[in-house]
Amino acid sequence: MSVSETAGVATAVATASLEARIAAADWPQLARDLDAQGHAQIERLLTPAECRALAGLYTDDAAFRSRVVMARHGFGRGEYRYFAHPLPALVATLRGGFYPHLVPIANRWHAAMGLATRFPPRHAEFIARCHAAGQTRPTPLLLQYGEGDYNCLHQDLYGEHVFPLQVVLLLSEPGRDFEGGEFVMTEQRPRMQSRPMVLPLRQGDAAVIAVHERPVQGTRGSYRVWLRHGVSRVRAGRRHTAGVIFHDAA
Ligand SMILES: O=C(O)CCC(=O)C(=O)O
Ligand SMILES: [Fe+2]
Repeated sequence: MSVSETAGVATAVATASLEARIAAADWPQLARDLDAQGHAQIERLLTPAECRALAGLYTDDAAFRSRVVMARHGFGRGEYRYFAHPLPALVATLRGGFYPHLVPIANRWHAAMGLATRFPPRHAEFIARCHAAGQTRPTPLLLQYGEGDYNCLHQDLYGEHVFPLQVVLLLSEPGRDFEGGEFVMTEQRPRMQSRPMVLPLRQGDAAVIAVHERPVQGTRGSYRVWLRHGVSRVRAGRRHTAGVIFHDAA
């Protein structure tokens, strides 16, 4: 085999392995956690080598379509870059691999919230829907924080088409690579005070979170809550994350 053929086989093996790890997660439990809390966690989904490889892409200009300096927009402090097409194999595998497991949850949430939209079983079909509506720019991103950086509470909405779940992967190790920089969420309930949540992520962990709203089962039927996520101030070191959002951007 040529060098590029060998590299191609290595990529295919790595891709199949990550897809199998995603499939092997305890999806019934993840669905219960998502229903109860609006977030769920898969510990150590990515290997340290995959985390390093992904974080290392940050300086590879050709991999990205744009760069956002958060302070310029009032989004916080730090920066992120949106991947360009074609997505790196690892990112494409995460997006295509997670999606089918999230569809039943997304469809159930939509039914409970009285929303008409249902999501097709494969990501390519959902992306075709986004593209037909003018949402053609890829949204997976890589974020980089240094000392003093933080990410204000936000929702990743990029147009009319919204897939209601997203995945965040922590690529750095807390305590070793950085201090502070906790992943936080808030849940705003109707006519009540907001509920704060801190997700205790470690390197390689995947957090599956609600993008903006989810149903909560109350005593008299279900009601809708409004979620946001962000990152507390990084006190020292450097923190990288990868974000996988399933809808594309207008
Ligand atoms: O850096 C983080 O943990 C936040 C990432 C984020 O906001 C996202 O992936 O949408
Ligand atoms: Fe986000």
